[in-house]
Parts: sequence; structure tokens; C-alpha cells
Amino acid sequence: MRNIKIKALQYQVKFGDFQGNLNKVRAQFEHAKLEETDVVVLPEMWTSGYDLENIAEHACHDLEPALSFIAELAQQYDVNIVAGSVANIKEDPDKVYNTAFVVDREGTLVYEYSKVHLVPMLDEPRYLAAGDSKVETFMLDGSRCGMVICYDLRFPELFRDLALKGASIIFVPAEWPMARRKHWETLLSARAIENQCYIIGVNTYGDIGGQIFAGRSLMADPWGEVISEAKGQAEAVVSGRIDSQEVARIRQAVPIFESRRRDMYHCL
Ligand SMILES: O=C(O)CCC(=O)C(=O)O
Repeated sequence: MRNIKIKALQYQVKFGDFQGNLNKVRAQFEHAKLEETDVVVLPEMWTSGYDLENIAEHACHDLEPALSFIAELAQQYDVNIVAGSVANIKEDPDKVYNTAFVVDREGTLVYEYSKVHLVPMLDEPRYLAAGDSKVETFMLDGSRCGMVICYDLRFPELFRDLALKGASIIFVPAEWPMARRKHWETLLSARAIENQCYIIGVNTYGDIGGQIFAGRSLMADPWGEVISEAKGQAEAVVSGRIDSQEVARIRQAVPIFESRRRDMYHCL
């Protein structure tokens, strides 16, 4: 296991403009100075935004063509990419999922996950199908990682599941509205503290299709300190270094995983 340098790309996703969003991501990669970078992270629904009324039109099929596009970028820049999420159709043409995926430096798909908690406040359950696979971990450059999507941040059980499966870094791609910005910042830090792992939250910002999104992408360390953040409503590259020893150090200093009383809880 070695230290990992991560860059989260905060930019404004274009509403309902698939090709425009691919162009936008390519431009973000060009400007982000990725020479020393190991992992690049994108936000939620980065190919379409929340254009839910037309979501089937924007949807990928088994992640294509977004997967090929991201795989090519991964090879070109020699980076792993936590590619946020896209609207995605699998076997059933009537079901559109909110699916996040991860590609390694060789351009190989290493993990995909469809959001299991759909957001009532954004009317997601009316337009999208909920994923039904349990979260799993995946390896990036020797570190065990996990990933959930946006509203999933409100469900500590999911993070604890990933931490118990050995994740020391958990990515949270999001399109988190301004109206609940405080929850975003607080819960990212809380999940880092309670699971003693790195949490990487990447959000979009500004008015996208009539909704205002909060920005404030941030990285929290296993002590809950914010090690890097986007201050305002603007494009930002949020950069941070993951210290591979830090998770073990914090878990030794405050041994919550040893103090747990599993006989006292109904969950996990
Ligand atoms: O939980 C929230 O307040 C925001 C969730 C959300 O916007 C999303 O999951 O896309």
C-alpha cells in the first residue's frame, strides 16, 4: 500500500447535454495538471444532470458510451478514474439506474454500483430504478476503496458495511443541492470520524436545470479534518494525499472497531 494522490473535479454539469458533458470532462482533464495524480473523481449524473423527464434518452446502455470515453482518458492520462455516475440501462429497457463506475489506469472497469437509495426530494423514485446489489470494495493502487452516491451519505449503515469490508477510502460522487449544504459538509466529516477512513466528496455547483447545487467538494481524513475543499460556487480541482498509514494509526489511537458491541445492535 502506498500514498495516493487524488483530484476531485468540481465543475458545472450541463443539463441534458450528453456530448457537451463529455467535452466538459475532457476540458477538465486538460486543465487539471494530472502528471502526479493517481485518482481522478467526477460527480454524480455527469452526462445529463437531473434531466429526469428525458432520462431514458440520455441513458447509457451497460455504461456505454461513457465507459469507453472514460477508459480512453484513463489510459491517456495514466490515472485511475472514479467516474461518478451516469444514467444507465441494463437488461430491462424500462429501467434506468443511477450507476457509478471505476476504471483503472489500463482502462479496465474495476467496479460499478447503482444507487440503492433514491432521493424523494428530487423525484428520483418516479424516474429511476433503485440498485439492488450490496456495496463491495475495490482496489486502487493497493488501497481498498468503497463508493456510494449522494443521498446514500445519509445512511451510516452503508459506510459501516464498507469500513467492515476493509475500505480505507470511500468516494461520494454527488449532485447535492444548496438547500441542504450544511448536511453535506457535516455528514462527510461524520462518516470519516465514525468509520476512521478517508471520505472524498465531489459535488457539482450552481443552477442546473432550475436546481441550485452546493459545490463544497471536500476530502476528510480519518480524524475528520478537512484536508482539501472547494470554497465557493466555482470550478475547482480539490487535491489531497492519502497517507496509507493514517487509518491504522487512528484506529489504534481510538479503537472503536474493537469496542463495538455487536450483540447490542440490530444492524451490522
Ligand atoms: O440528501 C440530500 O439532501 C441530497 C441528495 C441528492 O441530491 C442526490 O442523491 O442526488
